[in-house]
Amino acid sequence: MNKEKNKLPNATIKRLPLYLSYLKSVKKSGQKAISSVELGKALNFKSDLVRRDFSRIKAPGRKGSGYEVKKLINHLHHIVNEKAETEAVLIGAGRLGTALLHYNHLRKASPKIKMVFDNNPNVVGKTIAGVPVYHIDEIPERITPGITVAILAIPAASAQLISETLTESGITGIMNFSSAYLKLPSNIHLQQIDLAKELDTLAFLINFL
Ligand SMILES: NC(=O)c1ccc[n+]([C@@H]2O[C@H](COP(=O)([O-])OP(=O)(O)OC[C@H]3O[C@@H](n4cnc5c(N)ncnc54)[C@H](O)[C@@H]3O)[C@@H](O)[C@H]2O)c1
Repeated sequence: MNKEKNKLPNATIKRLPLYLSYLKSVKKSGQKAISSVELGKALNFKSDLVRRDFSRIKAPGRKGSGYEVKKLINHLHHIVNEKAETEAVLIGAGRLGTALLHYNHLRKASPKIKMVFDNNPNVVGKTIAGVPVYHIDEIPERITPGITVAILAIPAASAQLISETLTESGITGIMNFSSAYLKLPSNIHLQQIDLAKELDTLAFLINFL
């Protein structure tokens, strides 16, 4: 399965957790089977797209009779968890970092935030939402092989240097909330998150389409 998963398009990979999360709520409601049309409607995707994604991941189900919710959840769990079998660190325990730590999903789901790094003596040594905060200089000694993801919630000016320390310490995926344009080795996966740009896109869609 690993080889096949590596061939999945990024867009499909991004949709898998959405399917999984919605299917869990369907299961809770007691519904046993679901069609691609129903799933597509709930998540705002075309049913063709759902079918294509499910065929790519070889989801269990027969044409016409829909997908058995429980089996589909197990199948997705297997793929999503294998993809994300890792732990994360958070850099920056300021306003955004603290908000992320209080977001339950990031503390409990996989990859979950294992520790935080900051350079502010007022927060180093404390725990926030049960997660310990260490000094930024401790990155190389604290990052163990199971930790491969880092979330950057620090000012843009420090982001490049800290990213380099992170990648030298074994981090292979960075979610960057700062506005810095990071230059990283080509084997590092980078996700740039900008809520303001998302809002701009939404405003554009509302006004021009
Ligand atoms: N992309 C988005 O949608 C979005 C939304 C909010 C904030 N942000 C960005 O996230 C970052 C954090 O924002 P915030 O409001 O939490 O800021 P903040 O000032 O509240 O927190 C920043 C934290 O980083 C720590 N820090 C600063 N320099 C450091 C260094 N060299 N090493 C270690 N820790 C260091 C500070 O001590 C502080 O705890 C900023 O870059 C901001 O622009 C992005």
